[in-house]
Amino acid sequence: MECSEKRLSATVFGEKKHFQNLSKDEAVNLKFSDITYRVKEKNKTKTILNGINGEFRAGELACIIGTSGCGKTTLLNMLAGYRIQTSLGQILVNEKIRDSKAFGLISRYVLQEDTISPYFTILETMMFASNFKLDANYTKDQREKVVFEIMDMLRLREKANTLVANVSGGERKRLCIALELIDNPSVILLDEPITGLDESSALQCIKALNQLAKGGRTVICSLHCPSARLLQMFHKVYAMSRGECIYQGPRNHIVPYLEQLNLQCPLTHNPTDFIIEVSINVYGDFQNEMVQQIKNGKILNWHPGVSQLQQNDDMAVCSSSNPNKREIRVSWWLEFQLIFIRFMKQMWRDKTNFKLRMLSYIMCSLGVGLTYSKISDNAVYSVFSFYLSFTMIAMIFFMAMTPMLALIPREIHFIRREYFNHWYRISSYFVALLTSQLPLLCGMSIISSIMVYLLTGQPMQFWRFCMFAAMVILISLVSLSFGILVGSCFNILHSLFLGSMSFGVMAIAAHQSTHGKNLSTLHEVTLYSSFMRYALEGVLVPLLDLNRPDFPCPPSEWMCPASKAKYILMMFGSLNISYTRSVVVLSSLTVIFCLMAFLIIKYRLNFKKASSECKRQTYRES
Ligand SMILES: Nc1ncnc2c1ncn2[C@@H]1O[C@H](COP(=O)(O)OP(=O)(O)OP(=O)(O)O)[C@@H](O)[C@H]1O
Repeated sequence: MECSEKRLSATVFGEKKHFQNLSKDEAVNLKFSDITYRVKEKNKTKTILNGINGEFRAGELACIIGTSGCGKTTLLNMLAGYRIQTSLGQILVNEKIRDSKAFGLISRYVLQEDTISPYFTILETMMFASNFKLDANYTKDQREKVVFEIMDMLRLREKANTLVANVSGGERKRLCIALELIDNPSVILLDEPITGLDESSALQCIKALNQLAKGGRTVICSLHCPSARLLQMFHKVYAMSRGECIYQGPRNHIVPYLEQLNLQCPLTHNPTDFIIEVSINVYGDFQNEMVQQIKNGKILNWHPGVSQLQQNDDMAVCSSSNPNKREIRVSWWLEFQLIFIRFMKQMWRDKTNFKLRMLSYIMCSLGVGLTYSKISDNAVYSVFSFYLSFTMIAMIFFMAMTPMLALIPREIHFIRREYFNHWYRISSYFVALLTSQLPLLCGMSIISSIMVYLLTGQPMQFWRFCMFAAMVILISLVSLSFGILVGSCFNILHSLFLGSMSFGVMAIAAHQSTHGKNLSTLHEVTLYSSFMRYALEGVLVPLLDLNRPDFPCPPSEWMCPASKAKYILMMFGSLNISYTRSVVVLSSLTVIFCLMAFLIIKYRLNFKKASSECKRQTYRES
């Protein structure tokens, strides 16, 4: 609350101080020592970070430089606590061992890949984020002021009403940064924030980060090779090569540092270009000498004459061991509402997808209805009622499941950044995702039921139709949740393959008609292990059971057993069907699939890889 008042007075009612002052007790110094990260690759262990050390202090704009593949992203991921466990080595926050959860609340990480929903404008995206990131007592005007201030700083105001789908790569990158600045974090980590930007946009972006650092934040970004002009903005350079630290200190000390190794930086060269050239052995292999000279990062701030390890105390930044935590500010219910509205808008704006889904429901229902349009007119065709039920289930299953197989893997990709940066709880997101699918799903299931029921001339009994439509909705729900479950486990390609495959397997299991009534225990177990079986029974009850009127016999037929619905049920070994059982099983499966999907998504979002060495240690200990 105190924090929010400070922000209000600083930004909304006063001059633009939002990014100038960070309260002293929120200054965060980040130190790491002996960080090693190894991965297993084809029975070999690959070392990505090799016992590196270093420090990033509040009030500094620091850049991690190095060639592609030297380990910059891995180091940033580790410092941010993103997808990698700090298994070997230590990370200290204000001289105390980092508590990942508490650190997550005061730090924000701008990832290399800029995954933002393309269906919203820049302003809408910013306002959406501000709902979670600013205190609930902010008015819309106050939110807008904060949002516009950040947009001004990152030169995004002119593009406020442009859809993210239409903005340039650089603007999207700046938007990613802007989103994470809204809640004024103490630590900002950015992975390649200027890749793909032209020199002037990059300069603008780095200027903004420089301002943030001057306001007391710890700003760390990884860069490939900043130009001399950009380099002027940085207070500290941390150079890496092959997973080790080769330099750490002010930008203007790079040249004397290399001179100690008899490496003369040509006058025309940018020092960072030069140190990178040295790291890739253009002038011979100096890797070990450089690592030794900087003690793999234990020398925290190199300057001429320094060869001993020293404390970095030349920065007048007050640090506290307990930076203020920023808890999630918005209630679960409000989070749910905001995400639900975003999903609905997204669905509406993705018009092609929306129209295709509606059209495919209508066309398929029309196709099914017309194919089986004669089954109620003549007992000769009555046997096709069974196939009608099956076709209907197949149609509903695919219509409800397939969009989820494409949506969920894409969504996991989108929400990874938002969830990691503490925008919202995963439970509110998941419930919003689920419920936002219901209006279209239930609406189209009802329309399909009406079309198929009428076109196939089923008995005009309202209660019978309601049972049929209710079962179709239930089958849609279980298929939707099954789609979410499969989508939460695999990528789009694998999900689509497995989703279709599973239908084949379940359909075979659900459909053992040649065995009639005399099913062995094994057959019965296989039959009822498929949720398709319960769906089939649930549809057969309103279509063929509950004293369905007889099918009309053609005058030419003197014996016409197929006019009796019970006869058809008997033929397919389905005399023992129960609507209630189908409802109970399908509802339970819907809940189970949803719960499993929720737990899997949560696990995937929280999953952190440990160093392979640490895994072996843990294994040995256990
Ligand atoms: N899980 C993994 N399995 C195998 N190799 C990995 C794994 N994670 C990272 N690497 C390798 O570790 C090295 C460092 O990766 P990292 O992404 O940190 O590099 P980087 O310096 O950020 O590169 P760039 O500038 O191109 O983004 C790369 O060679 C990468 O292929």
